[in-house]
Amino acid sequence: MSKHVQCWGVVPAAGVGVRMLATRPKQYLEVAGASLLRHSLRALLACDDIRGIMVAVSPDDPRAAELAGLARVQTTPGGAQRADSVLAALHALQPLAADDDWVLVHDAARPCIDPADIRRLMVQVESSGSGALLAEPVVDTIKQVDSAGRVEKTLDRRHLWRAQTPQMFRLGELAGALAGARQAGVEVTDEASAMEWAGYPVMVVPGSSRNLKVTTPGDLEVAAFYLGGDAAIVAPEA
Ligand SMILES: Nc1ccn([C@@H]2O[C@H](COP(=O)(O)OP(=O)(O)OP(=O)(O)O)[C@@H](O)[C@H]2O)c(=O)n1
Ligand SMILES: C[C@](O)(CO)[C@H](O)COP(=O)(O)O
Repeated sequence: MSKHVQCWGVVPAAGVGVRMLATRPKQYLEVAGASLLRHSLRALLACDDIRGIMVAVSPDDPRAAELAGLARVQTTPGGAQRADSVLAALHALQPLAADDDWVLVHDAARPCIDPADIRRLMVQVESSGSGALLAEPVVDTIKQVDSAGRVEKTLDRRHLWRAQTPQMFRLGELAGALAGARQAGVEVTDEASAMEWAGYPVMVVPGSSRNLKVTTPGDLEVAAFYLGGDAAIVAPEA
C-alpha cells in the first residue's frame, strides 16, 4: 500500500449460525486449537499492511471477550443482517480512518484464508485502483430452475464465479453504497453487491477453494482438514 492511503480490516462476526445447528455461534466453535474467528483474524493480522481490524460482534455475547487485548483489534456491536454488521464496523472505523482508505471485509466464518491470497488481492487492488473480491470460477454445470423444479436453462459457467471474502473497497464508497442499498430496501449478501448496485466497477481476483465459508456441520470437518487439527464437538452448555 502507498504511504498515505491506509488499509483496514473489517470482520463481521455477529451472526447466529443457524445453519450450523451448534450450541454457540459458529465463529466461536474451535477447530485446530482456536475459534474460527481467531483463525480468520490471525490471517488478517499476518498482513503487516493492515493497520487495524474492527470486528462486529453480537453485543449480547460474552464470548467476544476472547478478543480483549489483541493488538490492532477492536470490537463494535453488529446488526441484524451481515450488511448491518459491516456498516456498523465501517462507522466505527470512520473516526480512525480516511474515506479514501481501503477496507478489507472478511467473514469470521472463513477461517482457512491464506494470507498470501489476501496479499494478492491487495496488490491487484492497488495496481488497478478498482475494488475487488476473491472469487472462484464455477466448475459445475449450473441449472436455472423454476419454483416447480423444472429446469429453465443452463447458465454459461464461463461467466460465473463464486464470491468469497476478503472483499476490498474504499471505506467512504463502501459505507455510502451499503447505506444507500439499505435505504432503498435492496438486500445485499456481500459488499460487492452493494458496490455493483451503486454503480462502481468491481473486479474478481481468483481465490482458492480452501477459503470455504463454514456454514453447515460438514464444513467444520473440511476446515479442520485444511487447518490441520480436529473440530471440537460442542456439548450443550449448562
Ligand atoms: N447479523 C449478522 C449476520 C452474519 N454476520 C457474519 O457474517 C459472516 C457470514 O455470514 P453467515 O455465514 O451467513 O453467518 P450466520 O448469519 O451466522 O449464519 P446463518 O445464516 O446460518 O445463521 C459470519 O462471519 C457471520 O458471523 C454478522 O456479522 N452479522
Ligand atoms: C460474503 C459471502 O461470504 C460471499 O460468499 C456470503 O455472501 C455470506 O453470506 P450468506 O449469509 O452465506 O449468504
